Amino acid sequence: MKEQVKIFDTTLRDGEQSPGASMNTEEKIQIAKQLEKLGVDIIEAGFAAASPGDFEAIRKISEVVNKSTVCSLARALEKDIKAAGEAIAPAKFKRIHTFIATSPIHMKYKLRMEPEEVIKRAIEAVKYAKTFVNDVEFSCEDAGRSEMAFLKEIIAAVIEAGAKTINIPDTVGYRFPHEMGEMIKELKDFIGERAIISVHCHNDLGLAVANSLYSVLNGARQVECTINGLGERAGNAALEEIVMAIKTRKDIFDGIDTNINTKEIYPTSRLVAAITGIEPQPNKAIVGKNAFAHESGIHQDGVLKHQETYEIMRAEDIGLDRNAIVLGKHSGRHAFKKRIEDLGFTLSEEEINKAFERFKVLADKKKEITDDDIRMLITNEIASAPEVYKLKKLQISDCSEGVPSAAVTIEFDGKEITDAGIGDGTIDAIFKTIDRISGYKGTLNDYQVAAVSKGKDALAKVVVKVVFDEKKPAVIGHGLSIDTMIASAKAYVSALNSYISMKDMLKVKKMSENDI
Ligand SMILES: CC(=O)SCCNC(=O)CCNC(=O)[C@H](O)C(C)(C)COP(=O)(O)OP(=O)(O)OC[C@H]1O[C@@H](n2cnc3c(N)ncnc32)[C@H](O)[C@@H]1OP(=O)(O)O
Ligand SMILES: CC(C)C(=O)C(=O)O
Ligand SMILES: [Mg+2]
Repeated sequence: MKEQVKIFDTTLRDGEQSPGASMNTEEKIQIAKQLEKLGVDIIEAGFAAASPGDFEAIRKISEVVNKSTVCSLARALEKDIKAAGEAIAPAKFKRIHTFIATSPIHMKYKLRMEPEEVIKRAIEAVKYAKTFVNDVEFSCEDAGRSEMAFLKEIIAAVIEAGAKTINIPDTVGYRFPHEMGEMIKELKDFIGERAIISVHCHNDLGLAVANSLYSVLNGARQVECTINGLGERAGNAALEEIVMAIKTRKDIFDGIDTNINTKEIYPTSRLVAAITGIEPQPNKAIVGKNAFAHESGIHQDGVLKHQETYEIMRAEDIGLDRNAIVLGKHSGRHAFKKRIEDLGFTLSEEEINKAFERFKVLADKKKEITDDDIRMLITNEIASAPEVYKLKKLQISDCSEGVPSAAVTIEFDGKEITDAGIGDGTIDAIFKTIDRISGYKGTLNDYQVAAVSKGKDALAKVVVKVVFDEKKPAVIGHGLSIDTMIASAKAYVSALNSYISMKDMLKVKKMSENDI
């Protein structure tokens, strides 16, 4: 009989806590659908009480995901649990994940609570969560630095209150694998079959995956992890590494398996990279661009003679198709649609038609369209807020001598407005001119440009982070074009549109609070 380890994916919650990884609702829905296709058992879709945007994303994910369980995180506070319960209400399978810190350092300095108070709050939280759902998970935050006697006391109390899963997070990535294993073994002996033991390991010392695997070997039957190892600080344990380690070393994980369809690993990794703009390092295990590349002669010779001389896994097993059909200007709608689905997107016919039009425009300029180009074409569109302002034309002066200047035409409310301005550099001139036209004044916090594919006709992807109002959070804008200046202008206009849509959303939220 095979024993299952549940895979609990927290890319949309802990993963989003990676600096710069904020995602909008539509992007989160795309990732959630792909996670379901990948076969994850539980999707932690966000932290409902964190913001109206988080709440909305969890709610929408709950409406569209029906095979995986949808979960929201909540502090051990009534208002957080209520928000979580309401956000996941439409889901077919739902879970509330509530937590409170149990380590002496967190209780004393952060929570400023006595241990007895922490236990009381934990029991109340689990009992209240049970009024919304049957499936309640409780986490002992910073369990990695908590005292065993206290852990046992609080765990017994929350199981009695109804928690079905007990999560043991190594919140600050402090433990070594053998220590993690010993802790899980002792807790497994204590808990027995009363609840499932879960682990949630962070990567501060590069040990998150090793710690998760040792936990499985010692009785954990749920692992919390993220795609590409995204997550707070140095990240969380990487889903792809845990799953492939269990699959590859069947001799060690005797009879233990996951529900993951490993062929969906690579498409999921690329989707998350395209949406977050955070590329896995090239030498990252499993999904890095060099993970299956052989550079040196002796290795190449060995692999050509017999693949297993230098490969312990097959690229095909993670869905890395080395012989994919090449898409170009002569490709038709069928091949394009199939590729979009293979890449992990779930789009309506109308969205596919729109994407196909953009693909054809690009194919006229670029000989070969790569999978990453297509991902960018689509994610760039879904990342965008409604287009209140639209870039129509851009002209820039030669900036090798003289003052850099830009002439910009923007469409607003059905009319085209043109203006010109100067700046400290060409990009500055473009952004200042857009400010003049729109009447908003942005401060650029971050500007990143990356080539999406190789060659001189590569697409440039620009991501900007702009503050339009000191009292409101910075907004992100994305721009995509073969020309970096056009991509920059598009990114700035997209940030402006996001700001306007955020202002509208906050207004709606305020009105509904007043209604109550
Ligand atoms: C280990 C982890 O990953 S934990 C999850 C981290 N994720 C997030 O923080 C999500 C994003 N966070 C947010 O948007 C905000 O922090 C919010 C909305 C959750 C809370 O915002 P604020 O109410 O302004 O509180 P702030 O974040 O400044 O401080 C946290 C408060 O929660 C308390 N708290 C922290 N954890 C818990 C808990 N598990 N249960 C109850 N209270 C808690 C802290 O003690 C502090 O309380 P205090 O204000 O009485 O000192
Ligand atoms: C909220 C918990 C599970 C967490 O993310 C952590 O402790 O790292
Ligand atoms: Mg965490």
